[in-house]
Amino acid sequence: MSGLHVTVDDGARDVRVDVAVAPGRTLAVVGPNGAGKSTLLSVVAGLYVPTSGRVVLTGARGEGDRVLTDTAAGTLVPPARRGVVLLGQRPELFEHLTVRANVAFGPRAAGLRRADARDVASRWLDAVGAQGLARRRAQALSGGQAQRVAIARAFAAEPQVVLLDEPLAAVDVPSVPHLREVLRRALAGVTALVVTHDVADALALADDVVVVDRGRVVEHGPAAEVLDAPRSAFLRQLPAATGRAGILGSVSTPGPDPIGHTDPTTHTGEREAEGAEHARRGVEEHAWRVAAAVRPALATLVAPHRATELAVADAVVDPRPRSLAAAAVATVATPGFDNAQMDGYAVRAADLAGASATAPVALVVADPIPAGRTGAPLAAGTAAPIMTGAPVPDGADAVVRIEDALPPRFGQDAGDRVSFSAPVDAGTFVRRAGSDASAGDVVLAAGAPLGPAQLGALVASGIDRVRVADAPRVLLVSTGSEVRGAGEALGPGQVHDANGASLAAALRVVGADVRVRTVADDVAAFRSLLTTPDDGGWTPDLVVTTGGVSAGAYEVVRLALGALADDGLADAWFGHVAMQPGGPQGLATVAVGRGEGRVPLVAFPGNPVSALVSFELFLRPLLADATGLRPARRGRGRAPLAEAVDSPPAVHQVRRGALDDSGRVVLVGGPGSHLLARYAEATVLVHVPVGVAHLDAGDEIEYEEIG
Ligand SMILES: Nc1nc2c(c(=O)[nH]1)N[C@H]1C(S)=C(S)[C@@H](COP(=O)(O)OP(=O)(O)OC[C@H]3O[C@@H](n4cnc5c(N)ncnc54)[C@H](O)[C@@H]3O)O[C@H]1N2
Ligand code: MOO
Repeated sequence: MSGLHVTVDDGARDVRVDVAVAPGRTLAVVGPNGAGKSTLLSVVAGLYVPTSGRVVLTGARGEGDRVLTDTAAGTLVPPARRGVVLLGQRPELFEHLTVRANVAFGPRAAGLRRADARDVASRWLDAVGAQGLARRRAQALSGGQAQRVAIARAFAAEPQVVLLDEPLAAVDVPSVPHLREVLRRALAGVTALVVTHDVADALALADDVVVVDRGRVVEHGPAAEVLDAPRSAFLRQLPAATGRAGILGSVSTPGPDPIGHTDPTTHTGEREAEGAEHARRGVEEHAWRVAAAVRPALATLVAPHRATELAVADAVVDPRPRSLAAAAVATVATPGFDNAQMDGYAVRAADLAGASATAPVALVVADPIPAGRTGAPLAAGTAAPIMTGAPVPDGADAVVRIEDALPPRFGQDAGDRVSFSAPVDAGTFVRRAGSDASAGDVVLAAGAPLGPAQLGALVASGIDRVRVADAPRVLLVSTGSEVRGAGEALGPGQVHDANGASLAAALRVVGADVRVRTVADDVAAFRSLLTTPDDGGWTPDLVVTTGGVSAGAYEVVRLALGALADDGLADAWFGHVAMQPGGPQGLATVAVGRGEGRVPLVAFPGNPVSALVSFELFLRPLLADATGLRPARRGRGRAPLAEAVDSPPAVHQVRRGALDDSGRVVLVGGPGSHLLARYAEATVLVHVPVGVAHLDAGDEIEYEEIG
């Protein structure tokens, strides 16, 4: 993997930029039209030679630099040999080839054998959700399908650098969120330059951002920082300039900190009535802000004072999601000795060198070797019956399967004869000592999840204790004076604490250490819950609340965080996210108990479906990454709808559904955010993106598995 360094000084187009991308990072180049972004890409791709400039692939780990363009030295490597692929707005596939052949083209050109190239193509088609299209001709694809295939083709070629030129600009609106996610995953660890006018793409895809305006770099830095505290005129006027506001809901002006508490809707709620509609935050933006607030807290779980030692045997008895805080090193080799891969005869290959069907070689049967025993050294001219897993005796160097011996069954006595009608290569059906891992090998790297295969590998390698990341401590607070504990008798207007149950369970499934509290609509009580040290020094890494965030008169979470913010003990944002259910949301960092520093607080709405859907969208992926839950992401797919669906186009609607016998998506229950019993029957969440008002039966829709 190379990095990239580009310098361009071009009089004709008045572009003067110097841009570097570190190996494995993605740099977004944003700026107004005509700013010089496309010139930059054309220069890197080798399609435009500037008056003066250099393009260098900077070597990683000891490889040298590779100069692609150097106007002073007269160097210009042709586009096809630069190790750079360009993914533009339009897919530009080979129309007459099948989808698979299109994607396999790059790997074939790089010298892979046909079968291997097909494997690579299949993997990438899977990754972009286009496996079903493999046999179609490219000319038969819709625009969105073709762009998906073009993404697979670009990455399958394993280029040194990927260039993306407005990769989502020409895609039909409903496909954008899915394709953006596909791109985001594909870009992990890849050196890439993304040119976009869309801040949502930059936020989702890039590690770093440069802003180019009138041919000059006017701003440069990590994406989160630049987009959060923009200095350039271009970024500051972004809400107006965001071409795709409809996808995310309007992207609010990035505030000066990750939680965005200077958004138009603040904890005071003052501007909400007048500005609620256009102040809606996009789902992706909120997800990103929650991640920015929560990830640093979760990162401490592997710190020396938090990581703990765990007996592997205990993890086997209680296999909850966990990840390693330190690498695990094998104390014994696996296998520990050369052993038979098949039931058969241990032989000396040299004894069978002359064997053939017409002239079989007969050997004397030696004593049998069952698994768990070491046989005597094998004498020349003899064959020892051996069972799968038994140590291959000294002197023997191959195993012949019992099916290939004459007679083809066990039961011969020692001293009888057994014949072989073919020679055998030394090493055949012998599993070599250490072929899985040698003593001293790292069996599992730091960060590895501790799932079934990993626990088995640890035991096999003689490792009985490991260092694991601590479980994230989550304080879950159900708010509402009407909320009663599970099983309690209900008075008029009261409800049972469904959120305390569903969210506590959801948090524990992902491996969190959860404490659940309920608190009435009482600001002082809520404050004291956060600020009074209790629970024997147990300080949460994360606080999750439900209820008390919308526009009512007793919004305890919003009011308490507002008061804490006024006292300098919190930063808080409350407002609307362009989703349904789960519109009203809050995000804060707050001083908790005796803990040093601030703890992230994620406030979900009280309606039970809203709270659980919000958890699925905003917290589950973050916690899964931290705890080692596998799979870390729910399975996603696209399938035709069994029925028509209507959705408010201004919001991303999340419906509950199930797949019917013919693989179509059936909706379960209506859109109402109190329909938890119906949610309980669902097996998928169904995503109706922003901008979609109606879909017909048969139209494709994205779903996400939940059960
Ligand atoms: N005038 C407006 N009213 C509402 C708006 C709005 O924008 N303007 N948004 C609506 C939406 S959408 C939602 S969602 C809710 C969110 O309200 P809160 O988060 O403040 O939640 P509460 O009012 O406390 O409760 C809502 C609902 O959920 C029930 N609930 C609360 N906690 C639990 C629990 N632990 N277990 C089970 N059920 C719970 C509660 O009894 C209410 O029925 O606001 C809308 N209103
Ligand atoms: O957005 Mo609320 O969560 O529908 O009921």
